[in-house]
Amino acid sequence: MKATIALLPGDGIGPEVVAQARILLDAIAARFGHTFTIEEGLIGGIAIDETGDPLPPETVALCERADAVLLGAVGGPKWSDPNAPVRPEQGLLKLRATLGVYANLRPVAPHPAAAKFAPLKPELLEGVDLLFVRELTGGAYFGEKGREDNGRVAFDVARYSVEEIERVTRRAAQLARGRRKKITHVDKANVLETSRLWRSVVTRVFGDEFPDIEFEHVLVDAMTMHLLHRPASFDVILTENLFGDILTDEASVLAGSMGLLPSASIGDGRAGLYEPIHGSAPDIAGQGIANPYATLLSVALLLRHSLGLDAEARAVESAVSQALDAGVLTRDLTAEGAVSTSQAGEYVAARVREAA
Ligand SMILES: NC(=O)C1=CN([C@@H]2O[C@H](COP(=O)(O)OP(=O)(O)OC[C@H]3O[C@@H](n4cnc5c(N)ncnc54)[C@H](O)[C@@H]3O)[C@@H](O)[C@H]2O)C=CC1
Ligand SMILES: CC(C)CC(=O)C(=O)O
Ligand SMILES: [Mg+2]
Repeated sequence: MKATIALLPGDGIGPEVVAQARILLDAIAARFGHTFTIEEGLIGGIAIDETGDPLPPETVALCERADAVLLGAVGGPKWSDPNAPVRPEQGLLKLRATLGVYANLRPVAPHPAAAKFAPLKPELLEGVDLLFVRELTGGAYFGEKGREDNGRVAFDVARYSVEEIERVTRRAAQLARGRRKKITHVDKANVLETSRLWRSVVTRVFGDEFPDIEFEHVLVDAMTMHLLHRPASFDVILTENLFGDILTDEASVLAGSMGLLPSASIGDGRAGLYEPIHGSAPDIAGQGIANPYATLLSVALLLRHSLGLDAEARAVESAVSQALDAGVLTRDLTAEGAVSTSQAGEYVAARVREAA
């Protein structure tokens, strides 16, 4: 097939891990006979430095004409002054809204070797296979923000409409039908009005449209504990933007590293935005030691969800799995014998080139 893929490396370790994704896409194209036109765009801090805008119009145009977008990460200390007029993260939020990708899928299925890297008891990881469905274009990240009283008071408004909750709930329910038909909806309905709206809409949508799906509501503070005590008891976890952001970083502990969790952000069209769940990791940027597997697994999600290339997606997932089995591990996963970002990426690309 022919497809145009936009690559947005961004900041910090973003360019390091996206470079490995590019090598992997070339390997997929060669092995499976596809033509991928790959075009790079600016986003985040580097875009502010070069254009003054964290999401330049050229990048929007590139993403809108592409079949899929792969992003590294944005942000870093250089652009993090609390009084800065513009921030890298605004570019990413605007891109998500512009592309209408309201459902952020974050699978967490620890590899069998994860017991070696994860700090939890191995028996807690048995059978863990989670899919977070995080609402991505609403809530406090997108509501009105500002300062009052000469800057001494700040506010971020969390807003959700019935329609925003319905569409992501339906998406989660459809995904649950292909899995264990169980959804845990996470909110803070004992305190927040938005959560009470979520609870009533989620209950109605499941009752009216998805009676075959078992669902429960769990308060977010308790959920942070349940996730570490009994992660195997959950399947699909549906939640709003802010809670989903926080819970999925926590869930990366089950897999062993932030550097292992991919994500797919999708809307009603086929084009999607794919990115590792981690950020720009300024503490390790520029050293060639970042784990590229979350980004390579995001390529697998891109191939599956936006290009409909399931065999190719499975080839990538199998190649990463082989790398973990073979102990091809970056420094976040092992204290001894760690490989570099490019050695890990090259190992995976080589397995794809020889895939049956
Ligand atoms: N999607 C995005 O572009 C995101 C951007 N950010 C931005 O990234 C910057 C740094 O944020 P942090 O809170 O430090 O979160 P972070 O996710 O960048 O890093 C947290 C910790 O995980 C480690 N880590 C992350 N990814 C890794 C990888 N692939 N391999 C090995 N270790 C990895 C880092 O070294 C660090 O110790 C901030 O400016 C933040 O706004 C944060 C999250 C998401
Ligand atoms: C805008 C991003 C920095 C939010 C985030 O941390 C994420 O989406 O994981
Ligand atoms: Mg995050």
